[in-house]
Amino acid sequence: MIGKLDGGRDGVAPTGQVRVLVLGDAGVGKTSLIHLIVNESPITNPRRTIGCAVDVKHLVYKEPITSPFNSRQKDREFFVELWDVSGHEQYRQCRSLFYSQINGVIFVHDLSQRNTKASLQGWANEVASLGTFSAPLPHGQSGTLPVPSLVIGNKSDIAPKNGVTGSSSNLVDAARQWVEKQGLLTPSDELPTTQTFPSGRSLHAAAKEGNLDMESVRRFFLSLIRRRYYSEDLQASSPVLQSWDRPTISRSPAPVSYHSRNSSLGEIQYPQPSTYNGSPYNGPYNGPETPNNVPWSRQQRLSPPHTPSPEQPFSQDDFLPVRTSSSAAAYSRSGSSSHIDIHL
Ligand SMILES: Nc1nc2c(ncn2[C@@H]2O[C@H](COP(=O)(O)OP(=O)(O)OP(=O)(O)O)[C@@H](O)[C@H]2O)c(=O)[nH]1
Repeated sequence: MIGKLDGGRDGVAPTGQVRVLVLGDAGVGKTSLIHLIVNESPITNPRRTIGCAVDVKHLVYKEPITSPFNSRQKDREFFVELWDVSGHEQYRQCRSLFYSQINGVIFVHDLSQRNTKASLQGWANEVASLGTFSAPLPHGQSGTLPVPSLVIGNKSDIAPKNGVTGSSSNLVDAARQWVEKQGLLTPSDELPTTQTFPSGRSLHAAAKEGNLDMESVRRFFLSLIRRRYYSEDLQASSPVLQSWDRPTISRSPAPVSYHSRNSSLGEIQYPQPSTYNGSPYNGPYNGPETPNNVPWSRQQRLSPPHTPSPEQPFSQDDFLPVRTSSSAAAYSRSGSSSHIDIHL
């Protein structure tokens, strides 16, 4: 596992990384889900998350063929960071510390407790208001989250058996339909439409048996990688974008307004659109990069080259106390004062 996460295949370091927040009320099963995604095995006794924990999933992306001179599809290695933000009230005031440079969000709710679904609007509101985003959707800056999201309903094994929560056969589909109806997603999102969970099984059951079908989640991650590193649309939509630069939605000072847990997502009043900060990235040079490490579509624009990891320099404020989990793998971000160590 260490070699797999740390160095990629054949000792080649992964090309880049995308960051995914995993959000939802306390106890809905975020840690269990992340463990399943990363380790592909169930966690027996998840501990309550303190502040935030980060796990890393290693993924291979098949780079699209963009040159007539190069007909071979190339595999690229990427990290998917999964930020497990505690849902406990005691962290409400400070959890926005973890909302930085977000590429995507997984919302998790507990099908046996309806209020956990209703409160997802508060989570969406909060992250839209206080987060900074990497590769935001060009048309998603008003009234919706500017990055793709996925909603997962959990604990169907103990949910009431009437209505959509009665079956766990297609939870991702059901959640997607619901979130689309509420206007959380923009039409261009390429989100999973196939079922994630084996028919008739909950996440918990799937976790116990270690047989969760990961395809939908994997496709979600791949769509985030594609958006961050291969999307020409994003670049075309912003005239100031150059080489690795990406627009960033800066943190809005506007206070977050929380809604009643009983209200539906249709009542969401999103904060005013966040400020668009499209200034080119002039951050520190982060070390050598060979052209082979750069997605082809962007190789021609590199000036000067730097690593494809975060587009924006990390400030001291962006650092978090990372809870280390029991399994071990180290992941570090380069940069003199910018450093995250994750021990998986
Ligand atoms: N019945 C059932 N229990 C589950 C399922 N998934 C997780 N749990 C249990 O729910 C409890 C909370 O799970 P966690 O994964 O720690 O939840 P969390 O959202 O990370 O909670 P916080 O860290 O407190 O925010 C644990 O006891 C899990 O075993 C499921 O699908 N069904």
